[in-house]
Amino acid sequence: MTARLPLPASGATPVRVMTVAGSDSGGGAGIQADMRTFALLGLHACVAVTAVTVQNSTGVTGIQEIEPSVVAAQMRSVVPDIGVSAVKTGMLASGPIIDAIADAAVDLRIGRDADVPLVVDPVCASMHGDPLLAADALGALKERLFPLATVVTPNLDEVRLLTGIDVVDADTQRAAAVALHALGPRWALVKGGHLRGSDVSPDVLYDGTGFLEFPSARIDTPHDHGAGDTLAAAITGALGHGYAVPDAVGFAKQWVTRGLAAAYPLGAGHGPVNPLWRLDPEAD
Ligand SMILES: Nc1ncnc2c1ncn2[C@@H]1O[C@H](COP(=O)(O)OP(=O)(O)O)[C@@H](O)[C@H]1O
Ligand SMILES: Cc1ncc(COP(=O)(O)OP(=O)(O)O)c(N)n1
Repeated sequence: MTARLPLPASGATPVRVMTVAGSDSGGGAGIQADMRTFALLGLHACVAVTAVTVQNSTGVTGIQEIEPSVVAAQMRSVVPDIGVSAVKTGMLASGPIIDAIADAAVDLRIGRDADVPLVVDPVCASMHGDPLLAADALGALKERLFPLATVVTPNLDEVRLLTGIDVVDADTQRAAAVALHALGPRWALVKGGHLRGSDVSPDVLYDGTGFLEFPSARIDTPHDHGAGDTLAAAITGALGHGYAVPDAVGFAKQWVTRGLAAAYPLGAGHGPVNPLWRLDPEAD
């Protein structure tokens, strides 16, 4: 499978998708990571901002949440007008914001049993451990958003918070996928990026019947900021093009692996995954 999606003809309206997420002032994660991936895949991306973070390559030092009604209003403005064929959520900051997004998603027919697939990346903290979701919002995430999700994409820290399972190997990764699936999403993807002792980075996808494994060689880089966002955005883009979930995950896995191989240093901390590799005329 190639790491490309079909491009629109010049002047033709591209496939449209939407990200509901926080802004990363450093440009490596959040909305900025989503927009980079969406643009380089040839998609038109709409945005509902949930929070503005004060963030650089060393961590997050401030968060300004957006009023929940304004988050939902961005969705309610864009979807009926522009039309989107897939939606992704990232940093959601608080329970009231999650409630507003879930209400809007139901009204706008976004979700696993509706018209528009929904990718829920349950962002809880930055890679430096700075909280990006209020501790009392986990319940809303599980009870309001997970049952609407086409696919959820937690990392292993998020898996621990959501299920209590400490993933250390293939068996516990599968057990976590089962526990996550029981929370209501159509598919659960347990990402293995944090299994740092392994020479592969295995992701496991589960739909209640069988497991699909997405291994990839582990890239030796400290510059992995925004990897989760980039993966989830690429899944969303592929779903927007009508891919089935397993094919969308396979596509996105290739996309993020190429981005990790091309990652660059930035600032004093961790640099970002780099979707700009797609601009290399030599790239296949
Ligand atoms: N060093 C790495 N080499 C190859 N793939 C990686 C590496 N780190 C993360 N990934 C992949 O990037 C994606 C994001 O993973 P992860 O780091 O677990 O999420 P997050 O960025 O949300 O913490 C997953 O597909 C994971 O397997
Ligand atoms: C605004 C914002 N959203 C999400 C994240 C976390 O992004 P993620 O892709 O999970 O990457 P890392 O934090 O693991 O690099 C963020 N930091 N900021």
